[in-house]
Amino acid sequence: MAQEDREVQVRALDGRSTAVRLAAGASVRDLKAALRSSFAPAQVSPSFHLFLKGAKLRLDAQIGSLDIGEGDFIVLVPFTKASQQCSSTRMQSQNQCVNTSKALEASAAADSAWKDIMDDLSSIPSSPQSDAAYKDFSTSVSCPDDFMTFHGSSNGSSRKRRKTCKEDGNVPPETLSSTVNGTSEKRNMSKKNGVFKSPASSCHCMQPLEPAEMVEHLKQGLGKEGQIVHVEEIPSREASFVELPCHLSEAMRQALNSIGISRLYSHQSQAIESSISGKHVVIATSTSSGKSLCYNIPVLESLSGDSMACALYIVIDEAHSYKGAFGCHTALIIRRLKRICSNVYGCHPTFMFCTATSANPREHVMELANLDDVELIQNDGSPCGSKYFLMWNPPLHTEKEGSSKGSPVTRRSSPIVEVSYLFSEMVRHGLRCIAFCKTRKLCELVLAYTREILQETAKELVDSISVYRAGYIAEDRRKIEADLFGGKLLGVAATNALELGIDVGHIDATLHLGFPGSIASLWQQAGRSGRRAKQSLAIYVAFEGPLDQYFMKLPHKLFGKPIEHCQVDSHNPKVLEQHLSCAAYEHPLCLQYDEHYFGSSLDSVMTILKGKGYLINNPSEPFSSSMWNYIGPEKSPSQTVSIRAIEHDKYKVIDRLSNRLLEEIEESKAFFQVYDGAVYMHQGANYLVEELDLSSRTAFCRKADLKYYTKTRDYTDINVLGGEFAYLPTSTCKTNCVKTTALANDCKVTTKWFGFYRIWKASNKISDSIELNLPPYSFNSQAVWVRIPHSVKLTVEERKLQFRGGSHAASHALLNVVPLHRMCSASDIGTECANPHETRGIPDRILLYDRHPGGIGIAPQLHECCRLSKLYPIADM
Ligand SMILES: Nc1ncnc2c1ncn2[C@@H]1O[C@H](COP(=O)(O)OP(=O)(O)OP(=O)(O)O)[C@@H](O)[C@H]1O
Repeated sequence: MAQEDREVQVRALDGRSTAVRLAAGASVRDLKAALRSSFAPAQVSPSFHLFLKGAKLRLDAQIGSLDIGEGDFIVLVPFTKASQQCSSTRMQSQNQCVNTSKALEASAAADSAWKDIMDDLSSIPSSPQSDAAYKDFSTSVSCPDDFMTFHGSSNGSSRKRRKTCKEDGNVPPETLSSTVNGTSEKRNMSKKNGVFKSPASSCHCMQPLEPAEMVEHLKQGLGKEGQIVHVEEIPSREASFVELPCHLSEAMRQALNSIGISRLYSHQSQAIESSISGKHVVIATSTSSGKSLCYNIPVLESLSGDSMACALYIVIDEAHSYKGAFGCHTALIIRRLKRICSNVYGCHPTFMFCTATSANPREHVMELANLDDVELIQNDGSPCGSKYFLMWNPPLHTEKEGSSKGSPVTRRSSPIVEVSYLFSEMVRHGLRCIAFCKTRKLCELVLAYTREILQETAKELVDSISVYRAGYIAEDRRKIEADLFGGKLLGVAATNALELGIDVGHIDATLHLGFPGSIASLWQQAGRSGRRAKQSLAIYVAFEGPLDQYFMKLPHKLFGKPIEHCQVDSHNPKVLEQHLSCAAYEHPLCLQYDEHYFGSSLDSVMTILKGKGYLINNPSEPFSSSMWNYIGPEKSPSQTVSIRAIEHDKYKVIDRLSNRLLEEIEESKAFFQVYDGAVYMHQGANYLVEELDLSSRTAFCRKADLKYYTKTRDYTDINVLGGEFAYLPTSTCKTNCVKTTALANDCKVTTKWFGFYRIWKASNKISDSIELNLPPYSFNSQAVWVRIPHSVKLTVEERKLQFRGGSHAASHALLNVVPLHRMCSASDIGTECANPHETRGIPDRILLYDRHPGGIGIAPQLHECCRLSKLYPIADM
């Protein structure tokens, strides 16, 4: 090469790369021209930016002046249109930021939010294979073929696999072989980052074990680093039987006998007797305790005794799931039903509810169905096998290179890896298992890692596990359910999509990756194992976050009496408005008769609806006895009420090679998962998103072995609606609000994506940062917040501490404790991560909002929580 020439490596997002040789004095503009004439990705997309180590290259920069080290490469990122939005990079480079110090401060908050994410993600290790292949970043990037391998791509090269263990299934002690740049390397897994298990601690035998044997096995093997911080042995329970009640018809007795039921569990008998006598009942007993018979027998008995009888099933199963906005809608639908039954048909239905345990099952269902009294049945008479409930805290490790200053840092091993090892143990030892994960992505990661582990230890079981989660098309889900039920699958990594209802046959063990959001939900999930009186096992694996660590320190908080309240608000005026239109359509409204169903605000809401042209009455009649008829524009007003706040707009994910639909992602979540260049996971496999077509809402992707994952960079602004009220100074609020400084109101949530990081799996280090041009996404929701007194801000600033970063951290702390008080998952709520470049002022506040479009009522519940807790309550919860 001539001395003044320089060769640069350029890589496209799809992994193709090229080397371009230019004079050192040539500019980036010249490089772009050269690429357009010779490099296929640049020819296909002639509009592109070039990035080096995350920074966009200026067109007039000289090639010779670029800081390109050994193994560094330039990344080519196509763009399709000029964006109105500025990326943060562009904004900074063009000095558009009005207030630099403010921006820096807020950037620090964003950075701290990013650190939170990284802390979560830092527990995500490379797979053993990729870690080996990427022991050294600079080595790895110099090997383009190792960056990724496309499945089915024209070069057809296959994935590089490290040599697997010996045929007898035993891994040679201490070492595993791996292939780096074509050379074989030996490494000691136990020394790597502290996240991998030593081969010695992960067993390789496949002897079937009972749950109790598995506990001992774990204590001596996988869990011998002190992970098992608590074992709760929940004793078996003998069945409490009663004879079939003599008042049951002969036909019913014979029918029961024919399905092998000669006696009833005590709670069944009590529920049936109360229901037949006309009492409303709520049955709060364990999973698989025979609740179906409690409601089927009274209905069938009535039908068999009277040939003219007619039964309407509205039996309310899983009653604890009727909460938030969904609960509010359901409460009003039940009121509409009761009103029609009474006012039109002259009948009064008897209600039966089945529910998971909560602190207030009786009060909850009374509010849900507007009942004055309900009998609570909670003495469980069904038999139950013993259950071992293990609390598993990943071990602490010291990392030498952990902090920026080079001093060692101590952190826990990855809970995702711990769960993956546990999952493989269960499957290998014949325990059918569900590994519950909080998010779809976690499911995919757990599946990928568990398959890697099984690949080493029991290759024949690699395909015996799968993922089950929302987003998959119905056909795929039915197949997984059938395969699990039929025994073809031994385990699934699942979201709470598998928590309720679906019968997947006998399960021996459940794993719980992090607290699922409520104790009721944890027990519901754990109840999926050990049905039919068999012994079972549940293992709760903790993340490093405060809530999980709280339970690891105080396990008795999980095993004591339920602490969570299930709440439903049947008085929300906006929801009432929608349902009063429906009620008037079903049968004219009358204040005199209907206030009992719809509450004291009935008259005012009817008047509002009249003003909007939905209702009409005769003004000359007395208000209380006047009949109000529906005259609104909709043919059937109930069709316009969305009771589940379910999103209908979805993005399709298509595998380009097979043209198969992989998933449909709700619009609000889509841009976190699919965008040009994103790494998307499906059934444990990586796909590269090659194109996101916004007009058809379709992401086209291609399977590839990737050594990195991607993470969006985004801001979420919360604009509280309600004008002046929303921004009242704290002093004014004190006079207006009862016993609390907290406020709650509707809000508009806007997320802007301005880029994404590519992060090496092996090291969790950022490879590069790439701009994104995606439209912002907005939805209306509900928020609750407390203003931070100015005096607090002054004090923080006087002490030269970061105010924005601190308030953001406080919001995250609050986010973590909310699920302890109200039944929701931490992922149901979010906190603002304000855009420092936003032109409107950002109020000093700690704010939480409902992350589901439309809101599911959590924010108003938290506001209520604050009222109960008096002053500054939300921070004290
Ligand atoms: N009295 C009884 N004697 C023997 N077996 C019974 C009795 N009652 C119910 N069973 C059996 O117990 C099993 C569980 O019953 P069922 O599915 O009704 O429970 P469940 O409480 O509704 O479950 P889930 O919590 O999943 O909703 C069934 O196989 C049923 O046949």
